[in-house]
Amino acid sequence: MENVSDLYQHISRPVKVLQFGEGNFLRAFADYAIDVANEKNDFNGNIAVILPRAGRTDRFARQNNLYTVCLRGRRNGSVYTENRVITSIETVLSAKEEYQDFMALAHMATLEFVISNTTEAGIAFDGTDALEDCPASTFPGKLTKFLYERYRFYDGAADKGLIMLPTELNDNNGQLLRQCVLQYAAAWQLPAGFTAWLTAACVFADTLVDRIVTGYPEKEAPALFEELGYEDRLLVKAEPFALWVIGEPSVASQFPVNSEGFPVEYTDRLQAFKEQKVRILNGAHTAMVLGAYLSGLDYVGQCMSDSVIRRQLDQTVFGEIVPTVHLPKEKAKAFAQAVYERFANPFVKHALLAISLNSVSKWRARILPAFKDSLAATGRLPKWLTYSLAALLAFYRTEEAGDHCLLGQRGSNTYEIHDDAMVLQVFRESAGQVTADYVRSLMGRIDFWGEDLTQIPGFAPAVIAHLDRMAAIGVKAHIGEVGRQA
Ligand SMILES: NC(=O)c1ccc[n+]([C@@H]2O[C@H](COP(=O)([O-])OP(=O)(O)OC[C@H]3O[C@@H](n4cnc5c(N)ncnc54)[C@H](O)[C@@H]3O)[C@@H](O)[C@H]2O)c1
Ligand SMILES: O=P(O)(O)OC[C@@H](O)[C@@H](O)[C@H](O)[C@H](O)CO
Repeated sequence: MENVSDLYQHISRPVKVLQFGEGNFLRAFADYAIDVANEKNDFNGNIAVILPRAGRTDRFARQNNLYTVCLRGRRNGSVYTENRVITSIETVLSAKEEYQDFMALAHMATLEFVISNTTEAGIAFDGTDALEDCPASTFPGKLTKFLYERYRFYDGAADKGLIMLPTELNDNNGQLLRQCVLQYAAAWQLPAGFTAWLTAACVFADTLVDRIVTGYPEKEAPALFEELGYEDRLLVKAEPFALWVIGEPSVASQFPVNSEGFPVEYTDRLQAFKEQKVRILNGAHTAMVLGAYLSGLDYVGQCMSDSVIRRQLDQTVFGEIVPTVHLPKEKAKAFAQAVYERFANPFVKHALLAISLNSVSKWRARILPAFKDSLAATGRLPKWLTYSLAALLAFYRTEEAGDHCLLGQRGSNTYEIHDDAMVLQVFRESAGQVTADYVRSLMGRIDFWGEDLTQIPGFAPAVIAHLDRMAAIGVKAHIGEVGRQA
């Protein structure tokens, strides 16, 4: 069978976007939006993709940087199908293996934007990074050196600043990225003129993204290749729904990627959108998937039709999360109902294990704020958000290590646990403790949660009780039991 690059042509355009991350999400979301804007909005800009971590670029080269986004689901009440071949990726470089080529992009006059998705763990400062490192270990470290190179090359020209549009789901992602860059500039004693240029000539916009992207559909691929008439190992599957909220209204005219079916909101009210989306959609995922996986389920769609897990989800979302959202309750409920329809989309299979990636930082970002607001408002520990931490501790509890992961056991199946290397190491070293010590030592990790969770009255004993009960009667039976409690 022919390959996508035998049938489609890459289209040359000026490189306007530097993109940190080559993952499924960016390819089906930002790159899709830019590709549509190239076709419909005369954006006229291509993307230079940087692999922020070790990884292979040859899978892109093999296809001449072309790939297909397959959208499947419902739009405006009808079944919607779209296959779009993305022609807007100009080059894909490894920050480590092709460092000089990567830095040379800083000299491109056409460059205007930096887009990133390095997961919530990616926007971080590492004090052990040195200015001489080629590259620095973190994404913000690499970006600082890149921006410094551009600043020097153009002698601090005000019109050569860049607009940063991070899409990681951290709160205030743009400001967080800016802080990390400024921290590197200070640690590396870069000139004050550079810091001034960062402030005056560059923009760090907070953004919020929303689209469920399920990635490469391993099992369905042969049938899809038949339907498309070509092979594509970079094909990515996603739902039709999309929303990009950019918290910097001034960017609207500079970054016109708004199109029919791909709304982009340029607003100064980003926080309200973000809180609603992260707490309800991502919070529901993180609260549900680890226990549901241990209960024997594999996909979000299965959870929606499983009465026990569905009751858990209903009580979590409508009973505990929606009341904490700072928007009119009817709006938050309507958003939650729409999320339910998206979770139940029969055309995309969203694997629970895919959502489990980096669950520690996700629990902190997606659940802890709602947990605390709920506790403050009711004076009681929210039962499902409390349970969700126990489910995480159960899912991560293993001494078995694999290749860059831990290996958990579900019945006779081994599953992979992926998170930050240090997080995995701590879990591995803690797994053999008796349950109460395991729970208390992990809940006390301020570096994991931003605070010592054992200081919240009753929280650690409740989590220990959940773990004991899961061990006694099984995870699924325990979820059923909790669901019947008032
Ligand atoms: N898949 C979705 O439905 C979806 C939707 C909205 C938002 N997101 C966001 O996208 C992120 C990535 O999802 P994906 O589906 O593209 O995953 P993916 O595994 O396909 O890609 C992950 C990307 O992040 C990079 N990365 C991971 N950890 C990093 C670190 N510590 N430092 C630097 N780079 C790092 C990887 O190199 C890769 O480029 C999620 O964490 C989420 O925040 C995903
Ligand atoms: O992509 P992750 O791994 O950060 O999180 C898993 C899901 O919660 C997430 O991908 C949602 O589907 C997405 O945020 C919807 O916009």
